[in-house]
Amino acid sequence: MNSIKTDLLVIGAGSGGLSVAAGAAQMGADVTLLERHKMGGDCLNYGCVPSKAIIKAGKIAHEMRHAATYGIGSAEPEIDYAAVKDHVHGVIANIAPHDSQERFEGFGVRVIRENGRFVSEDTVEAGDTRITARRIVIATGSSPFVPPIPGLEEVPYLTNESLWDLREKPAHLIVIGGGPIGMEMAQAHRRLGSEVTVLEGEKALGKDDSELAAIALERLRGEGLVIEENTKAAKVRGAAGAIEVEAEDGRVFKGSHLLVAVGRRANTDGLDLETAGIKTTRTGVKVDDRLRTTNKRVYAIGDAAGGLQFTHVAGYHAGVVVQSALFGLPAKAKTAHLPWVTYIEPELAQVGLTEAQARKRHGPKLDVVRFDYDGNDRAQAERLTDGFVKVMVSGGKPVGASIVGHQAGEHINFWAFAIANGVKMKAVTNMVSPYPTYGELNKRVAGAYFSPKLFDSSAVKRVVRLVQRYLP
Ligand SMILES: Cc1cc2nc3c(=O)[nH]c(=O)nc-3n(C[C@H](O)[C@H](O)[C@H](O)COP(=O)(O)OP(=O)(O)OC[C@H]3O[C@@H](n4cnc5c(N)ncnc54)[C@H](O)[C@@H]3O)c2cc1C
Ligand SMILES: NC(=O)c1ccc[n+]([C@@H]2O[C@H](COP(=O)([O-])OP(=O)(O)OC[C@H]3O[C@@H](n4cnc5c(N)ncnc54)[C@H](O)[C@@H]3O)[C@@H](O)[C@H]2O)c1
Repeated sequence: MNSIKTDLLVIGAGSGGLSVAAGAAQMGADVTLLERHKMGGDCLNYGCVPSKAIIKAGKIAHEMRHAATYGIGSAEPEIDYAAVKDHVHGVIANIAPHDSQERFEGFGVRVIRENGRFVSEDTVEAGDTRITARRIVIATGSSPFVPPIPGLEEVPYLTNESLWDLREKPAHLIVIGGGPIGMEMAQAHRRLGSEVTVLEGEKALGKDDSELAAIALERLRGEGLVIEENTKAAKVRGAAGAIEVEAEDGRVFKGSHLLVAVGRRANTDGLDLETAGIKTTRTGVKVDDRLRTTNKRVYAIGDAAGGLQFTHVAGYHAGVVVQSALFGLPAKAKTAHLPWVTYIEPELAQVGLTEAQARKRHGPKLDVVRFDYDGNDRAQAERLTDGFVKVMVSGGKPVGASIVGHQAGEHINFWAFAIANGVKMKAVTNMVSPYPTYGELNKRVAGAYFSPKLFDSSAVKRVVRLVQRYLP
């Protein structure tokens, strides 16, 4: 067994672990990185990247079907599902060098392609190497949660890991779970020509503002998706090509393929965390607001920490941990400025508080201002007028923003910046937006905040009348 000593040991080379390793090594620390499977983790290989690539293919098919809206002959697209998957794997291959072992070794990181497990409070074993580290970061991510539904293990089912290897187009895809994974994959497959039935135990898109979710669900149903809410999958039976899912209420749904998308399980099994005095919770490794575990030498970040499970959150956590582990700064991980986007069409985007959360937190001090896409000339020109921007304002500052509509995910960046920096609504009105852009929506919503104060104020009217009387 080899023994090495290192300043920082990172377990897991996904979005979080790679960011820690790159940052720390480039700032002069001796860094060791363990990865037991693929460099790049879930996001690159099984998550964000392949899902956004297949969504794009579905979007092209959808646009072909609806081109007549713009005076161009619509056409039923000929869909080669296997070729779509080639496109998906091509995109992964294009991004892979960015996360590769070679690139990280170029930064000076020692990369070991082995599973890591704790053997003491400061030592981890990986293959035939024992690594003792001043600080350790658990960045082991998460895996699809497979619920104990009777019969599920006896039928072939897909998860976000196996879906990308499927080469034949599902004739009828049943999706269990109406969260972001389920809904993104459901719409993409519907647009690629599959029948799709989503079975959701509670509310589909339930983590999003319900007003936004309602608009999106109406659009999805309009595209022919069957979305059954309050429908908990209770039994599964059948065989390849003929799967049946029985709901708790006894209804039976039939399809050719089954995708299970009911949430994630943090990858903590096999790490021997108890050996190192590290406790877990129901959702992941237990951390404090500095992302320290119950062993103060060890941090946990990203999906493994069991909070918001997004690539940009893992990246943000990485920055917090680098400040703490390298410079000893008491950096804290905050959540109020973290955005998320669900990439269905129309997109749903959120940063900060939802309207319901803001009403609870800020009470009568809260103003909710909104502006609809159909008041935006660019949206009119492109006939993409479904949706709205809604901003929750307290004390003159945005405390939350919710957007549903075309490229909502792009537009939420603006509010993510504003909230992260405590920017006032007044500052938003100072901005001049180029015409005609969707970005004007953000300026107009700030205008909607000030308009009543300006146009419905008798004091303003009195001042204007007075000035007009004496103005030469
Ligand atoms: C279908 C899907 C779509 C998604 N889309 C988006 C999106 O559009 N935007 C977004 O922000 N997020 C998205 N996510 C979430 C995003 O993928 C995760 O939040 C992100 O990958 C978490 O990064 P991480 O570094 O915590 O973990 P991961 O990326 O999962 O990396 C963890 C790594 O650790 C390795 N590992 C685990 N245990 C060990 C061990 N003991 N020893 C060595 N190595 C180990 C794993 O092999 C893995 O490579 C999506 C997820 C899914 C499933
Ligand atoms: N666009 C993005 O950023 C993006 C996309 C995909 C995934 N993700 C990340 O991955 C995480 C996991 O996504 P997810 O969609 O798997 O999980 P989720 O927890 O968000 O949604 C799972 C859904 O499954 C339902 N469910 C659970 N058991 C069920 C049953 N037996 N029958 C029917 N419905 C059942 C739940 O009520 C829930 O609505 C997300 O929370 C997010 O953090 C992000």
